[in-house]
Amino acid sequence: MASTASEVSQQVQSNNNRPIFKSVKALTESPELTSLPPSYTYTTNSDDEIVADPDEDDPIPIIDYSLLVTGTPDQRAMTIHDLGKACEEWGFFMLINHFVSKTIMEKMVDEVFAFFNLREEEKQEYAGKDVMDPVRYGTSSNVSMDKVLFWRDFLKIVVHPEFHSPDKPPGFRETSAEYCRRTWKVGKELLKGISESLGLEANYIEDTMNLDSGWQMIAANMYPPCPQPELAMGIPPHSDHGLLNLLLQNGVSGLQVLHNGKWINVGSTSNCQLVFVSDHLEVVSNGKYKSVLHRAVVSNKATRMSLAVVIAPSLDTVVEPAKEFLDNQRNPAAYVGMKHRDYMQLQKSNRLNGKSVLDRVKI
Ligand SMILES: O=C(O)CCC(=O)C(=O)O
Ligand SMILES: [Fe+2]
Repeated sequence: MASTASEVSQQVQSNNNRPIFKSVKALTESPELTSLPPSYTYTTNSDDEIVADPDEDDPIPIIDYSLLVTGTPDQRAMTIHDLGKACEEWGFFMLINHFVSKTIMEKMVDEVFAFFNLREEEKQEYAGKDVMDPVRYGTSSNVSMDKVLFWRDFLKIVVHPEFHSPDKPPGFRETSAEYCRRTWKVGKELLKGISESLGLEANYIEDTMNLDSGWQMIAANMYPPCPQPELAMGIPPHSDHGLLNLLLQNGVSGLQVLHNGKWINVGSTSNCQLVFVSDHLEVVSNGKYKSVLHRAVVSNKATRMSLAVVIAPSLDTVVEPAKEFLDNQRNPAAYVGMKHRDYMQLQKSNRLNGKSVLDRVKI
């Protein structure tokens, strides 16, 4: 007899102090699954929600990285101007000609799939409990806090200042080391351009955020096909912590960013990196650049994979608005300073819910 949806739904048990959970991937492989288990039913205010494709008159900004790093002084100045505009108006842009080769991006996607295709027991060795665990395999977002489960499995790995990797699959470590090195460089160059776009010295963010010992994390997200995608959510609306997030996806769409009150379908992209302004950049710029709300919806057709690279200050950096912008009367600080480490702890004690963590440091 087929089990009920709730029988095959999420379970969190304790085994040798390690949480053992049912991943979405394992759930989709069980023959009993014909409908969405109730614990995954997500309700949106779909009546007042607008979802749209990008508008020709207001397209998603595209930034040409090669012009930033190898362009003429005029091209670089123009790109910095465009970068500032993209950060201010969208908090999001597509990065082209970024010198992270197609080969390494494809290899990275393959290694991430190879990890998720390991046997469940092998993956569960990395089932972490704490946001500070350097290698953490999990499901949903924060299972102990989530009221509704999200249709997503994830693998999060801290890769800088100390590099970590799961031991399996065999090629993961090497490919990820290379991918992380290259994306870190891209992130740092973008932050130089962004500093300049704010009227600061090129090295301002790099120096004040102590990026030499900066914190880089990769988050691989896996969204298997969902029996009732309209009732589920892959990852709910949120902004990211850190300065920037560079995202790669496997050619399956699902990402939406909030722009002027509408959820814009980003669509499938190949060869480009999607760049998000994250919470700490909003703080440093004293709110001039806003971290972008985004979410991932799911489909019943294909497995979607995305890989986020978070570029963040060192854990001991107190992130606060750049003093250069502040003027007590006309432009007072809009955020209190907080150590990156404490910000992460705050995030851990919250559900993934819009910009609720950032709101805690807003004055
Ligand atoms: O899968 C996506 O497109 C979004 C992932 C994401 O927002 C994240 O990892 O923070
Ligand atoms: Fe995100």
